[in-house]
Amino acid sequence: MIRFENVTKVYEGQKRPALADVSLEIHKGEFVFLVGSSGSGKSTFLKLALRELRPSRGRVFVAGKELNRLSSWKVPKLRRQIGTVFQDFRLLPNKTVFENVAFALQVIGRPRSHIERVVPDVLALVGLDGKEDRMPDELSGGEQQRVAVARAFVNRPKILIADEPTGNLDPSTSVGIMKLLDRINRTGTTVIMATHDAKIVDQMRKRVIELEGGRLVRDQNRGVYGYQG
Ligand SMILES: Nc1ncnc2c1ncn2[C@@H]1O[C@H](COP(=O)(O)OP(=O)(O)OP(=O)(O)O)[C@@H](O)[C@H]1O
Repeated sequence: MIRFENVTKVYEGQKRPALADVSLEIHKGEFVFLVGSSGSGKSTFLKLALRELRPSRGRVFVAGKELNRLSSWKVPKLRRQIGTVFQDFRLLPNKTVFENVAFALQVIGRPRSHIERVVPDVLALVGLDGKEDRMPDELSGGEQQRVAVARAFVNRPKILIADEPTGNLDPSTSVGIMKLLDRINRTGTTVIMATHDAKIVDQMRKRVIELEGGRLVRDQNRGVYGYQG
């Protein structure tokens, strides 16, 4: 589903690579935690997978396509296959819960009949039924993140990328979001989540990929946050 072949990324004006010679493969349906200290290259990795950045060297493949060879007009089609969730939710503040999720479908030209059918389903899936008409500032942080997950998943993407999705949430709210991501993963969606949340990584025992100074230093099945032997 995602393959990095000897990928190096050096930002303009920087000497040290943010990502250095990283090779790895993530298969369909996997759940992967991306860990590493601040500045280790996690966001850079995710941005390369979204083609928000291009590698300085090496090749990135997503859903069978080499991203560097993908023409710009095909990038929106690629991004449609990848849902994204961020630490800061990124909801549209002037739209209701329903409209925030519906908007993701409007921009890709889905008809109103389809939108009116699937948005309530996905809001029920994330546990927000009854809150369709609330504005984002009338929701708790955990509820706002549920809206963001609903928006990312409403189009049933092949891949869900989550960059520190629990970074602004308290531990019990975080567990709820993780249950949701786990449920989405069980539908066959590949989930890649960058996190600093050791407790969550240790509880879930999924594949753990660790970066350090841009290098891949660990790739462990059923892993934990901090490596022990
Ligand atoms: N646009 C940029 N221009 C120059 N350097 C950058 C840019 N973005 C990131 N970097 C550098 O690249 C390295 C990797 O950053 P990245 O954001 O990928 O790390 P991260 O692991 O996601 O960190 P965090 O956990 O703090 O989000 C860091 O040294 C950072 O300073």
